[in-house]
Amino acid sequence: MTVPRTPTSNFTTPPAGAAAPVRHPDAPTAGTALGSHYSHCFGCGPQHGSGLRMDIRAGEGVDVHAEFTVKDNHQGGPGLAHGGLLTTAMDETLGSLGWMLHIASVTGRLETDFLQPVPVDAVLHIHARATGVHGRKIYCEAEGRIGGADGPVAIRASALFVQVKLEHFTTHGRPADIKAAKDDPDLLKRARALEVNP
Ligand SMILES: CCCCCCCC/C=C\CCCCCCCC(=O)SCCNC(=O)CCNC(=O)[C@H](O)C(C)(C)COP(=O)(O)OP(=O)(O)OC[C@H]1O[C@@H](n2cnc3c(N)ncnc32)[C@H](O)[C@@H]1OP(=O)(O)O
Repeated sequence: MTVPRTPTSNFTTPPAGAAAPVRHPDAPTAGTALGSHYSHCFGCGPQHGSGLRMDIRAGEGVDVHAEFTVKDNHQGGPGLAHGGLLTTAMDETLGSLGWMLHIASVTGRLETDFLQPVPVDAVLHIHARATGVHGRKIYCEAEGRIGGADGPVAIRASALFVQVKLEHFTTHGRPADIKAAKDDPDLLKRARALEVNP
């Protein structure tokens, strides 16, 4: 059955007057691994014991590529990926577009279409791109393919990210974690690179 669907809602479609996203001059060259924005991040942190440890790489425009292998502990149904977990992988990939724009942002809205079941051991090939910028709002979309980078689309997402100041990350979280983050010079350096309008 073909399900009629609108790929994106009005909330995640750039409005009239939105600017085309511009790749920041200091954005990493295509193919470069973006690294983790926070070592304890569930999506990308190398120090997270059970996180996704996603490897996300710069594209040639305002876009990124990621590969995510579905593991045993990602199951929802027997031998099948949990949908919420796939959404997390999409969220993380979309969030990393901030490195291409040099903008710190957080997910405001994330819409997901699940088009095909994704089995355990499958590699999800994710391609995300920014589609428009309007004030602090960054519009973006992504698809995840299985069976190869040119395989069928198993999951599609569109999102609205909202630009935030770095204080967003130093005012709302658990105090002990904020303190540890502030004491990490590498993290501070990376975070400050995103502060385009300090
Ligand atoms: C020592 C420091 C070290 C720091 C190191 C960190 C470095 C970090 C670097 C990179 C981070 C990358 C992280 C990626 C991780 C993956 C992504 C995530 O999972 S993020 C977590 C989940 N998301 C949240 O927790 C957001 C919670 N929500 C909020 O905080 C606020 O609601 C926020 C910031 C989204 C907006 O709040 P407002 O008060 O700032 O702004 P308002 O005026 O409400 O919204 C601005 C515009 O956006 C629209 N908007 C906001 N939310 C919307 C929604 N849900 N749907 C539609 N429009 C929405 C509004 O209508 C408004 O539009 P109009 O400018 O008036 O046209």
